[in-house]
Amino acid sequence: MPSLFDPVTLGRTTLSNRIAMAPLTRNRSPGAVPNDLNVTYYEQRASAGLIITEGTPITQQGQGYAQVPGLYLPEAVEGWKRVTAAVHSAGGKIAVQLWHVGRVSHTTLQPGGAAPVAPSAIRAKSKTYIINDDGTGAFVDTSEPRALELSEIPGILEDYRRAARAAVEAGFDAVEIHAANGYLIDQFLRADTNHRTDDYGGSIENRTRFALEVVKTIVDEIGAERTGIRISPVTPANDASDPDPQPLFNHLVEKLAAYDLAFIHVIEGATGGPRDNLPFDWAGLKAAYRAKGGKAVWIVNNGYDRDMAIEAVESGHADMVAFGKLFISNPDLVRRLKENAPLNEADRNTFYGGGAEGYTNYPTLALSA
Ligand SMILES: C=C(C(=O)O)c1ccccc1
Repeated sequence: MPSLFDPVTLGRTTLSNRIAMAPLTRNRSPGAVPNDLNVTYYEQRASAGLIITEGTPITQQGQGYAQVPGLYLPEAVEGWKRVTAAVHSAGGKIAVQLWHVGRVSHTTLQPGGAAPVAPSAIRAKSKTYIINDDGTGAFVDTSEPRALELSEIPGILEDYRRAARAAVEAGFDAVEIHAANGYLIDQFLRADTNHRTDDYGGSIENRTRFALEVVKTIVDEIGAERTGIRISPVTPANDASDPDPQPLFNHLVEKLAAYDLAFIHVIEGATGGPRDNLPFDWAGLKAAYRAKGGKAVWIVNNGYDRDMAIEAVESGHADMVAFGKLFISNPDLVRRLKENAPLNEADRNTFYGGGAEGYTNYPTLALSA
């Protein structure tokens, strides 16, 4: 069986190891445009087998947090070109996470101060990050959303298509469709957030329709070999919940098997929290996908340490393991895991917003070590 430190083929790309950098929102791109500090941050972490960028809104409507980089402005595409060029020059591979937050937003972030959109007009018991007039950042309650009209869905699919095309133009090796953590696609998937009575609501078939239409739109535009998806079957993040997630997500991955995707990225348990918050058959989910012919690289995430990650790959539970917080404080995480070297602790006070402090100033191991 392969080791965590072996190469792996993802789509048409060969990754140097099976360690992924998980998407991490850092709120350090004012105006939604990637900047020099972002270039340095990602370049420092290029030894990851695959970097998956922070959530990157496909439109302003899809933005739910202040100062996150988007893929909907020409200057943002130019900024991302500098990021991908730096990561590639350092020998890395990088995918961008295409994100629409749906109801997890605030009117001050929405075009024209409008209400955020969602499958149904059900407010998330959650918070989002805005910048006050005095420049200070603050987590505030999300705004009341409005339900999307059926006629608006083709337009959002077009937004995903355009963003995927822009990602290829910006030099990304792949895109990750953000279908996790209670954001728009996840809101459609779950019965507790999707009360629609049209073809996008009710049955599991209908509630997975939007996710599969996003996948098909992006695969048709840039190819399955450059397309992945992230799901989080039992997370409570952003007030996500469903009475029976196992059949819902087994059905979703069985349908995904037809698309020959590059990767499927699974958050096991509560995002950033307990891995056993709800009962779920993770091996059963992967088996359901493989049984339908699905060949995508299977990436697992959430609370993995070095021993767990080594075991997950060697046992065949996963093909890759994604690390989030550990990549914040250890730009050279791959080397540290390979050498079983000490790990820097992350400073939670600098996770969101700010500048170089807690972003690009974490130390790497001395070369001679
Ligand atoms: C994109 C995020 C996610 O997937 O949960 C996110 C957003 C804000 C803070 C932390 C994480």
